[in-house]
Amino acid sequence: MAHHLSALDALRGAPFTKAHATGNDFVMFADPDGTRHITPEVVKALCDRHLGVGGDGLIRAVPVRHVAEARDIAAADEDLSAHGGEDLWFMDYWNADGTVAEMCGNGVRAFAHFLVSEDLVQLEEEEQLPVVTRAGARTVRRVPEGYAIGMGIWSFLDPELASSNASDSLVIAQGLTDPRPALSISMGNPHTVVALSAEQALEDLDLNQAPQVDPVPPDGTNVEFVVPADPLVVDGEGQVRLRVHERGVGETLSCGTGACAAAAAVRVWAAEDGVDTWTVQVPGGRLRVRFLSRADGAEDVELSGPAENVYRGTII
Ligand SMILES: N[C@@H](CCC[C@H](N)C(=O)O)C(=O)O
Repeated sequence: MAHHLSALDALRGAPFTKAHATGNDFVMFADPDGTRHITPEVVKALCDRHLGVGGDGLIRAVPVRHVAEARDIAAADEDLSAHGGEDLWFMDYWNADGTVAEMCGNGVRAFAHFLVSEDLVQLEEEEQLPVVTRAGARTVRRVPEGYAIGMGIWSFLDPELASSNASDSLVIAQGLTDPRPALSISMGNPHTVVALSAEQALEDLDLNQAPQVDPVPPDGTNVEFVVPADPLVVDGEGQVRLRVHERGVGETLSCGTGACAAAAAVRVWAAEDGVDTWTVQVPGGRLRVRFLSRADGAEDVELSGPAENVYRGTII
């Protein structure tokens, strides 16, 4: 691919893969020796849909031992040390605007699929593969629809809300007539979830402009607009539809951490904490979210869905 941006000089000759997970698309690099120099300029150039490869983000797969922040994350987690430590793979995830994010749920599925298809890991049925992200350890296993990711626990972004559970902010977006109450949830990265009462309201949103959140969480936020199905629970499973405006990207066809946050928020609002399995319909497909109780009272979240490689190329 010809490119006029000198930002890409450092990656000349580097092979890449274009991948997506429910339409959330990524430029993927394998960096087994830790020699690929990724900068915000490189990310912006490659993710540009006109002048670059195009993508919502860039993911570099690099062994933990080559990245100081990944070594610190792995060293702080006894379980990780016991399961490969510095030999594990680190998902170096970047948003299209050149910022890094703590976590990307669709990204972990695309990352796992990339590692498997590049023969960088073996992942047998029933096996659990630990990987390292900026938000800490995550696990991957194969399932019939693709990959299931152990996403860690969900929490309220504002811990004061643990008892009131209603809303912590107001959101205004193009296409909404009034500011709407919203609830902010952490999935390792920040999310602000807004409920809409009708599918038409979801379709009427114009997410070309970033929604305004008041107050804005300290590190910014991804904003999910969600319509709970009516009835909400069918055969024991909750159902919601979702559109998302991602921090550092804009509207995307899917957000894995956003799907988990949206299911968590709707489950709280509807007082349906007995409903553990949720289907989240996003513009790019369907995701499955499961909540699993832990002994300490927190809940782990599992996200499953597909991931595909689309093409391979070389930076020239
Ligand atoms: N699309 C991702 C989330 C990517 C990071 C996000 N834009 C942020 O800045 O937090 C997902 O699938 O979770």
